[in-house]
Amino acid sequence: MNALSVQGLTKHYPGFTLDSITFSLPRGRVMGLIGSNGAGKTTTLKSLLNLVHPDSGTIEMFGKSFLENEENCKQNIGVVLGEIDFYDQKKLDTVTAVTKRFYSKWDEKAYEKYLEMFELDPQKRVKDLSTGMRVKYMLALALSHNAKLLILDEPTSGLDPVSRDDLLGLFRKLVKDGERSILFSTHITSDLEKCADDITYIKGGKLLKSAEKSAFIKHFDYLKKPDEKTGLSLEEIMIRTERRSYDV
Ligand SMILES: Nc1ncnc2c1ncn2[C@@H]1O[C@H](COP(=O)(O)OP(=O)(O)OP(=O)(O)O)[C@@H](O)[C@H]1O
Repeated sequence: MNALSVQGLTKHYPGFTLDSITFSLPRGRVMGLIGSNGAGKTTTLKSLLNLVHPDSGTIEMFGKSFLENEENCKQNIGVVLGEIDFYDQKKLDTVTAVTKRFYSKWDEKAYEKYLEMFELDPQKRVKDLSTGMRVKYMLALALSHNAKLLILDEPTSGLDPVSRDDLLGLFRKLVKDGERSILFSTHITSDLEKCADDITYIKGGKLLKSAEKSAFIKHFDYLKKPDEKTGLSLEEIMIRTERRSYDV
């Protein structure tokens, strides 16, 4: 069964249209969402969570309509989108106490484990955390209510290489039992070489390709030069795809 199924997701902004995005994420897999700046990655993630209202499209989570089962679905997803500025002056302990009231399956032991793993001091205030520590804190919250689907907007972008590698390792561990799935957007294509099973590529609001990683790379073989024998890296695929449009 798919953890997530997105059909014809469309959102119009003045000067930008997210145009009928369709993809699905099977259980137990990590999907990377890629695209250049302004391609529509964040809009896709926010629209599928109904944080911005899509103009059309259907979203199913765990086989059920997200809109018709929003509260239930939300218990089963962990989301890291943008900042937590709202709570800037508060201590982590306080933010956690507010957050955990929303989740029936809150796991205090898991939360303590992630605080330790991410070396987070619960007495610190949100405003005193570095960018990377904020991401880690938001992830700790997302991971502590037994979420079956994690939706993460650029979770690795503020992290140092070691923390990034740790996090990617953690992603692989989280999906290993086949119960959890992860959808995350990133600009760091090497993260996806390491950790993604599937890749979804959006360009100018349109879906270019969504496929299992090796099939995805094969699909872009037409971008190879005659002397290139092996498949292109994800970075080369992006660079050549985005550059081609400047050339014409
Ligand atoms: N609330 C909004 N009102 C109007 N336009 C918006 C709004 N939010 C996003 N957009 C526009 O939608 C387009 C896609 O933005 P989005 O943030 O989804 O891109 P992205 O792929 O996440 O980019 P980045 O990699 O730079 O974060 C951009 O042109 C942006 O200006």
